[in-house]
Amino acid sequence: MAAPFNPPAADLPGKPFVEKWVPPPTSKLDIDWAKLRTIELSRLDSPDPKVVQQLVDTCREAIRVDGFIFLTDYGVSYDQLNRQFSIAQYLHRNMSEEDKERLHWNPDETGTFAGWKPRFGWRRDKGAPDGIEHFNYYQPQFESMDRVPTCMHPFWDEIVDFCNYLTYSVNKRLLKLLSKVLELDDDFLWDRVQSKQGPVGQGYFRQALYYPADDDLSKRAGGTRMNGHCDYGTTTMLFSVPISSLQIWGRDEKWRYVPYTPGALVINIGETLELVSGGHFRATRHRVVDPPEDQRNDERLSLVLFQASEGDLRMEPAYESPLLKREGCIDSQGAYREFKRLRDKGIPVPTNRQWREIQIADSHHPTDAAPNDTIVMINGSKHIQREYLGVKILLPA
Ligand SMILES: O=C(O)CCC(=O)C(=O)O
Ligand SMILES: [Fe+2]
Repeated sequence: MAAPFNPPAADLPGKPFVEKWVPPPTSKLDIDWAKLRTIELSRLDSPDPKVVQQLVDTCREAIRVDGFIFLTDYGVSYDQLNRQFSIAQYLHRNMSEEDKERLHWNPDETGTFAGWKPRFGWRRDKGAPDGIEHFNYYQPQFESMDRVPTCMHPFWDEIVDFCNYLTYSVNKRLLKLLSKVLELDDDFLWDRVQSKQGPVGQGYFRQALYYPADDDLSKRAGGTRMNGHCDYGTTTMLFSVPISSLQIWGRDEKWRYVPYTPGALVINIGETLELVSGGHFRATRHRVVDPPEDQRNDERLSLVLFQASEGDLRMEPAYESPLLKREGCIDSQGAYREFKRLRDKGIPVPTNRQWREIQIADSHHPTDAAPNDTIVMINGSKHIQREYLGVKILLPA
C-alpha cells in the first residue's frame, strides 16, 4: 500500500498565520459538463488482480477517448490539499514588489516559465493586461532559496514535500498504471521517459491566480483566458477547483467545462505519452475561458504540477508494447501524426527539451496584440496552425 502524504506540520514555530482558503461556491447553472472517468489510484495496490485489471481497463478507455482523467484516493487528503491552496493564496496576497521584480520571469529567452508572471501577457516585457499571475517553481528554484519568493520561505518544507509526493508517489503510480495499459513492465514509463531530478524533474509547480476579466479584457480576449493547446510533458496534474474555467475539446468537436470534483486531481495526458504510446493515448486539447455567468466575478486560484519527460530524449513509439504490436499505431491526431511524418522522411524529431522550450518561448495568447497565427477552418470551426522545428500543429482556436 502506498504511504499517504504526511507533510511537515503547518504550526511549526516561525510559520506565520495563514488565512484559510475558502473554496468559492460552484456554478448553479445547468451546464453540459465534460464527462470524465474516475480512477481511484489506491486500487492499483489491491492484492486482487481482478481489481487491478478493472482499473487498467477503465484507464485505457479514459486515455483513448478523453485524454483526461479524474484521479481520486491518491494519498493527499482534502484538508492537506486546502492547506496548499491557502499557501498559494498567501503568496498572491503577500509577495513583495521587490521579489516580483527580482524574480520576474523570462520565457522568451529561457524557454521556461520559471519565476513570477505578472498580469501582462506571456513575454518578459510588459504586454496587454490578461489578469493572470503566477509563480512557477522549476529545478533552479528547488536548488536555491534565493530564487524563491521570501514570503514562501516559511512554508518551503511543505511545498517541497508536496511536490515530492506528487512526483515520486502519485505520478510514479500513475505511470505504472499507464505502463500496464501499454502491457509493458510496470516501471517502463517511469524509468525510460519521466524526468526525475529533485521535486519536479524538468517540469514545474505553479501557483496561479486568475483575476476576473473586466469589460476591457473580455472585449479584447473574447472570453478566452488561455488558447486551446496540448501540454507537452508526461502528465499534467491539475487540482480540481470550484471556479469552472478549464474546458476540454471533445471527440464531437465541442468545448466542455470540466466539472468540480472536490479533492480530485484532473490528470491530462501530455504529448510525450501520446508519442510513446503510438497515438493510443490522447494529448487532449484544452483551454481556459471565463467561468459560467454566476462565477464571473470570482477569483480563480489554480495549482498545477507539470510533469516532464527527460529533455534529451527524442520520442519514439514503444514498439515493444504488445498493445502496439497487436493494434499498430493510431495516427489520427496531433503530435504523434506529425512526428511520424518527420520520421517517415528521415528527419530527426525534436528532443523533448527542444519541443517544450520552443513552445514556451513562442506561445501565443488571446491578448497578444498582433497574433501572427495562421487560421484555418476545419468542418466549420476555427483552428490555429503553427509549425515548430518542422512539426505542424493544428489547434482549435
Ligand atoms: O489553469 C488551468 O486550469 C489550466 C492551465 C493550463 O492548461 C496550462 O497552463 O497548460
Ligand atoms: Fe495546459
